[in-house]
Parts: sequence; C-alpha cells; structure tokens
Amino acid sequence: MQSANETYLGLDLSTQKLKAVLLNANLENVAHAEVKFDSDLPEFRTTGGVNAGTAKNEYYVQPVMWIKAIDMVLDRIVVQGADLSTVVALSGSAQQHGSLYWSRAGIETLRNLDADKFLHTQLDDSAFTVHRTPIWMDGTTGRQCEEMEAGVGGRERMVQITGSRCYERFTGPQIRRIFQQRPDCYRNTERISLVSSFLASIFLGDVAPIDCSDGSGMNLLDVRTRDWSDDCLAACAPGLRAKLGEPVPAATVIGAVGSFFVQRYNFNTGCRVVAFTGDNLSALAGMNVGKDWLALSLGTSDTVMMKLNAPSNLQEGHVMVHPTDDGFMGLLCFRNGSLVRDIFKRAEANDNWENFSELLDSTPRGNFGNLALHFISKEILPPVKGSLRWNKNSNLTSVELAKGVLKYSSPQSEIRALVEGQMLTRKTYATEMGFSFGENTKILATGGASANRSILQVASDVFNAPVYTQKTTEAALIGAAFRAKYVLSVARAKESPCGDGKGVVNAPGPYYDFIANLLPHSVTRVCDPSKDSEEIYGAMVERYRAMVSFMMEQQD
Ligand SMILES: Nc1ncnc2c1ncn2[C@@H]1O[C@H](COP(=O)(O)OP(=O)(O)O)[C@@H](O)[C@H]1O
Ligand SMILES: O=C(CO)[C@@H](O)[C@H](O)COP(=O)(O)O
Repeated sequence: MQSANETYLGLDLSTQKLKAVLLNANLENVAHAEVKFDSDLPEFRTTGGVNAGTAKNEYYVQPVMWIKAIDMVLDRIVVQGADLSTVVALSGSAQQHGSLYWSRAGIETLRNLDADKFLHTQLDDSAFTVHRTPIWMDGTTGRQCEEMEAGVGGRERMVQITGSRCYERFTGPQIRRIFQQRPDCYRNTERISLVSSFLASIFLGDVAPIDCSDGSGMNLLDVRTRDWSDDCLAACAPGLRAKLGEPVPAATVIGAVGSFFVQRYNFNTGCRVVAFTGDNLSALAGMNVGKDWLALSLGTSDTVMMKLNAPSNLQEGHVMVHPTDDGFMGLLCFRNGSLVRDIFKRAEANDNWENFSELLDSTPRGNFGNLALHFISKEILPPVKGSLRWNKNSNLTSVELAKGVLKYSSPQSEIRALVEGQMLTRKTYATEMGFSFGENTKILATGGASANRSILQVASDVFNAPVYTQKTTEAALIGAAFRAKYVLSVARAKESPCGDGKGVVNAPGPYYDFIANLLPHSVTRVCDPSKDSEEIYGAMVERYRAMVSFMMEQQD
C-alpha cells in the first residue's frame, strides 16, 4: 500500500548536466541537485558537456565522466535534505542516441559493486571496450547511413520500419562505424547500452534493457512491432541482437535498486527501478501534453514534440514509440539551439541573458526585414552548415552578408534575426511533420531557455499561438519521477490480490489522467501572439525557404 512519506527519484543525464529530483506523493519537489560537466568535472575538459574529436564533426564523451557525476549528484541531493530511504521507485531520462559498449569484465564489476568505493574507481575505462562514447552531436557516419538504408531496401523502407531515415547521430549507424573501424572492440563488446539504459544499469547493478521509446532513436527498432527489426540489425552489424538484449516498454519495472545504493546511499531494498528513457520522451511525459499541444523544448538542442496516433512517413523528422501510451510521438531535433544563443549572448549582449532579452525586445517584429540562419555546427533540419544573413532586399547586400563579411549594424538586429530565424525553422518543420496549427493550438515550452520570456514571445508570435510553461523548466527530469510513480502504481495494482475488497489497489488508469488529476493546474499562460503575427511571419516563411535553398546550393 502507498504511504504518505513515499518519494520518487528522477534523474536526467542531459548534454551539459546530470540532474536529480526527489518528488513526494503529491509530485511536489522535495530536493534537487545537479552536476555540471564543464565546471564540476573540469578534468574531462568538455565544452557544453562534450569533447570534440580530431575528425570532422566528431563528438564524444568519456563514460567515466558520467559515472563520476552519479556519485556527486547523489551526495549533493542528500546534502539538500533528500532521505533516499523513502524512495519507492526511481527512473531516469538521458540524452538520446549515444551508445556505450560494455566489456565482459565491466559487467562483472557492475554486478559486484563495492559500496566502500566510489563508482568511478570501479567502473573505469576497463568497463568499456570503447572509451570515447559517440553522442548525439556526432556527425561522422554519413557512409554508414547510406549503407544501412541500402541494406534494408532504401530510405523509404527505413522510414517505414524505424520511423526515421538514417541520421548520422542515430545509434545504428554509430554502431556500424565502430564495427567497421574497430572490429576488435566490437567483438569484445558483451552488451551495448543507450545513455538512458546505461544510467539505469548503474542503479540496477546489471545491464538494463533498452526501452522501446528511446530504442526508436537507433534506426534498429520496428516502431510498429516494438521489437528489433531483423533487416535493420543485418544492415548494421553481426551478432547485434544479443548485444542489445530484448527491448521493453518504457512502462516496465526492470528490477530493484542495486545493493551498492542500499549500502552506500541508504536506499530501501524494495525500491524499484523503472526503465529509463530518452530525454525528449521523458520531457513529453513531464509535460503531459494532450491534443492541440505542441511541446517545445529549449535545452541544449531545441526539439519540437507532438503526440501522433499513427506513424507519419515523413522523411525529415522522427516517429518514436510513445513513452506513456499506446501511440507514437513525433520529434524534430535542431542541433543549433541554446549553444548558438549562448554564442550571441556572449558576443552581442555582454554575456548576460537580461541584456540579451532587452536587445530582443527593443526591435520590432519582423526586424525591418533582417532575417538570419545560424547553423554553427551542421544542422539536422535542414542539413546545412554556415550562417546567412539577409536584409529586406535579400540580394546584393545579402551576398556580402552571406559571406560573413557583414553583420547587421546593431546587436538588436543580430539577436532578433537569430531568434526569429530559429523559431521559423521550428515552425516550418512542425507543419511539414503534420501538426495542424489552428485557433486551439497551444505551445508548452520547457528546457533552460524557456526561462526567457522574450524568447518565448518570439515563439508565440512566429507560431501564432499562446505559449505556456510549467513551474519547472526541467520537464525531462520531472517526467522521469512522474513515470516512476505511475509505473509503480500500475505494478502494485497488478500485484495486489483482487476481489476481496481489503488491501486491493486500484489500477491507476491512463498516465495522462493520473498526472492531470495529481497536478490539475500545472501550466501557466505566459505569452500571447500579437495581432499582426500572421501578417508578419506568415509572409516570412517563404523568405526563410529561399534562404535555406540558397544555403543548400552553397554546401560542399
Ligand atoms: N535565461 C535564459 N535565457 C535563455 N537561455 C537560457 C537561460 N538560462 C539558461 N539558458 C540556456 O539553457 C541551456 C541549458 O538548458 P538545459 O535544459 O539545462 O540543458 P540540457 O538539459 O540540454 O543540458 C543553456 O545552454 C543556456 O543557453
Ligand atoms: O538528438 C537529440 C534528439 O534526437 C537531442 O535532443 C538529444 O536527446 C540531446 O538532448 P538535450 O541535452 O539537448 O536535452
């Protein structure tokens, strides 16, 4: 039976941080802690949480950094007042697509962790066959993408099976590259984890299954049957099914917390571990979005998410297995999100978000016809690299602007052109994915930049829809704790003896209603679109498309 002082732990291993939150039975925040990779773990020399490799578009992380962060974040949340013995279920979220390669010795160590030692002194480099984990920012697998699509019978077929065409950051192409370039490492790999199932594995004390929802970001899972596709596995690398293990639905209790955590952090032996999932899926769970809602996550990457009843066969964009119901989730990911806004904040706004907002607010909507696209690293949607600034004439001056010879004459124009360009990109692709904008459309924003009202006002104007936020900007993190509570309630109802009245636990019903009942007033309307929004931004979409075509022609 549920007792009033039970708590739920959520974790989120995002690009730049590892965060933890403890929620009580009413889903209220009891304690929170975070570890920032750049500043708290400087010995790993990351920038924005990642290391750049020597090859073009190569980005990786050393897994030991994440392991070190786990000890640190738990120590910190205890200092914040968390009594971890009250946690009845925990779950987590993590950046999507990255892959970790367990050695046999690593799995042995994982199963026998010594509570008197730090995790990172036990699970060191020898636990993994690949010491540079490729993460979602990596773009080195163009060749493997082509090979895998050809292997299954073409791009369309890949989209039909997995919900996405092959993307360079997706796990399947990354695994194939390791198989081809480092065959010994691949052969010596006992199991492969996603970042989410890796984090779950640590808490479980054994290799955790990959969940079907994060598994949809691999180009390996059949999103309809919710199992690995034999065609995709064959097109990727040999012996892969055994290395991946069987996928499970995100709503699965995968075991009890490992004894390391019981002895070292005072967790209860009965604390259940619920399958961890990808951060975008977890954000959808944390935002609990219903019909008419478009979720906009402004974390390190910007992502747009929506609920889909059936998979769309759109080639640009991803269809994933929904984390909390039987349907699907549509996802669009934009690599040049916060990191580019960070660059402009430093260069144009004295490294201060308030200045950035003032400059943004002091320029009229439409920016006198100045519009810019900044894809500092190769963008996912559209697949373009470079910067392009156009003014209202979009011709001669634009060429000079395009060459980077010129910037706009004021920081105000620079910043508005950037943010309007970003939001136009998000809206154009959301429309192409099949989201139909109408008078009932509402945007729910989350992620670090959703704390910025000025950025949200541009989003509201460009999307021509009201923007809402939740109390927290960390939907992926709270989504993990919400799922822990919900999945535990489902498990308890199943375990409970039925029919005799006493002690029977009722099934909690669908996830959406369960969370909505606990948190009936969880969103606040923060921005409304200006009256002239459609007039201004409707027309700008065509210019935006012309700019993208221009950039496409310039690509090498
Ligand atoms: N007030 C603000 N205005 C705009 N952006 C902000 C603000 N505060 C934080 N951010 C952005 O949030 C980003 C981090 O978002 P977060 O959701 O914590 O990232 P992730 O979960 O991907 O690690 C930072 O890179 C920063 O650009
Ligand atoms: O690649 C994707 C989604 O497909 C990214 O959204 C990653 O999942 C990273 O997430 P953040 O750290 O930006 O939240």
